Amino acid sequence: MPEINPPHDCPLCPRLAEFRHANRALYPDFFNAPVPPWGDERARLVIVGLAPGLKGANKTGRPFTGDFAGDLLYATLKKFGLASGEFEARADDSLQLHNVVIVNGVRCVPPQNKPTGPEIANCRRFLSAALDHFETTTAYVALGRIAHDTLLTTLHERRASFPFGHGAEHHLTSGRHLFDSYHCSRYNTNTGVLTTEMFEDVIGRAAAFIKG
Ligand SMILES: O=c1cc[nH]c(=O)[nH]1
Repeated sequence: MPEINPPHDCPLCPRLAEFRHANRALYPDFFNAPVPPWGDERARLVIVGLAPGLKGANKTGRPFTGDFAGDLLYATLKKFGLASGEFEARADDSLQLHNVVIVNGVRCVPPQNKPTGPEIANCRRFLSAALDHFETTTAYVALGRIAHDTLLTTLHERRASFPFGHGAEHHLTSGRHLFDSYHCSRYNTNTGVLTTEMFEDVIGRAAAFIKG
């Protein structure tokens, strides 16, 4: 059975391993390891992110936790009943996800938040194992084009058949549904590429789909 999580010292991506070692020296209190998926084991919705932020998920060990992007993501999940409790930007807060699991396409923090193509490809074995593990999935939300592309490749779906677009919905050959959103990064929200309303529209539709 393929492993869902890379080993603590995963050597597959030399650049990311080097960055991890440097960060362990610079920030010894940080998590500084591949960040595992987090959420509800019986999730119907799988949200696919990009990669941990240096001082966010890489610090706390939980996807989107401590990242600016997590503020919008978790507030929106709460709004649609997909999360409850208090989000405190630390892995031991009281936040819980309901029917949702979050997994990053790349598990290790990349320099400048930009994983390379080979790094995305290397990490796909873990995304694939995680997607297989969450058998109750009926829908995905891809946060950004990179997440969309690696998700489709991992699922052996033809990328040309399902072009990325914010708000787009795709009925995959597996029968599962894919919802696309621009990534909820600080950059996208600060520049107005993604507004709260735009994000709520996508998550709201995904929530209605998995409940329906
Ligand atoms: O894609 C992202 C962005 C921030 N934090 C994550 O865990 N993933």
